Amino acid sequence: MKLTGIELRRVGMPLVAPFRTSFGVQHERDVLLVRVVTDQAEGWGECVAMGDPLYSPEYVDAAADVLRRFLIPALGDADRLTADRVGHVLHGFKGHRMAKCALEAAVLDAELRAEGRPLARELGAVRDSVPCGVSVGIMDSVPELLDAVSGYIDAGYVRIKLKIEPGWDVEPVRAVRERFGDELLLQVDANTAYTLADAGQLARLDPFDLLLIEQPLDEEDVLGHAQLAKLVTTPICLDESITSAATAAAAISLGACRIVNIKPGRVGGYLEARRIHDVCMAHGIAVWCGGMLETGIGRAANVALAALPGFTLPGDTSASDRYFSTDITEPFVLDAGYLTVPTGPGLGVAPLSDQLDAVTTSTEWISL
Ligand SMILES: CC(=O)N[C@@H](Cc1ccc2ccccc2c1)C(=O)O
Ligand SMILES: [Mg+2]
Repeated sequence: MKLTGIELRRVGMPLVAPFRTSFGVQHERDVLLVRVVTDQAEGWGECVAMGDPLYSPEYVDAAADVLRRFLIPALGDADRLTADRVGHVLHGFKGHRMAKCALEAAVLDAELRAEGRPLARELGAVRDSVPCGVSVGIMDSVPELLDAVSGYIDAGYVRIKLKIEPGWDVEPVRAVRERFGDELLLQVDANTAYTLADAGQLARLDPFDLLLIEQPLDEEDVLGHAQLAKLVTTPICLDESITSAATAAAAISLGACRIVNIKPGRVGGYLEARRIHDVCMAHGIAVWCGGMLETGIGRAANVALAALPGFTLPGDTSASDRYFSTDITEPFVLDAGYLTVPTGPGLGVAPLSDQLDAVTTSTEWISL
């Protein structure tokens, strides 16, 4: 397969409602899409970096820059390029995993479309549909939170995740547990908002039978999570801390987590995401697929990944309308709490040109 050129396309998509986390409030997504054109097919990848470096060090303008100046030229210089070589070709460039993921995913999509093979089968999917959870932001009041949670339960979501931060943790969790009962699958995500000194406060969540506490401490404080794990009974799940199969193995060996949230963008691609899945399964660590408010392009790939055998907990692979009134692909619609894994070649979905053009803010063609 010969690469002939790559398009960097920026789209701006308003969120259906503001999404508040411990690191700020998001009102829209400024998304970078990568389209790889080859002599046999074209492929799409989505860069999940935010507009600002608040979730991780990456941000979308930096991703576009590193792709334009370093990553794409490196691919252009490679001969006999295949998707499983992209990570090796780009390895010399440090970090920028979300940018690398988007590029590798687009090459993989093109390769699989050319060969007529679905991404799900390539990754090792064992299910035709996946159960979906939903991430619920920090709200202005408990009544507002209960209304939002009620709406998501009515929509069919099988698991509720509440964003928490100091001052918004025990009270909202207690209110949701009391209103919706003990059967509701419930977990929390702190996005690094606490320190080890908050262990006592986090231990106050233990009576509520949560599935997990996601990333309570700083992403670089793996040892702190191991110490925290001895002070709370609720399982610790890591998100921001897990950037590769190696860091997953280290975190598991240190007892820093019992569960891992896998996000292909955070770890550099879907092939590394599968390697993390394999490492975790070998250690008996449950994994689930995290979300970065993707368009249908990233959502299609995440649903394929979430169908692998070790993904035993519902992910944040929510329906398109959790975030967008109109998606740039055919929308992903919840069916009794499940999303169907695409079966077409590659991603199995492609942008709808009218929708894509309506939200495009810039496009740039790079010849190879
Ligand atoms: C679904 C979910 O909670 N995702 C992230 C946090 C997050 C929140 C808001 C975002 C806005 C733009 C881009 C990425 C974002 C990621 C998480 O699990 O930690
Ligand atoms: Mg998280």
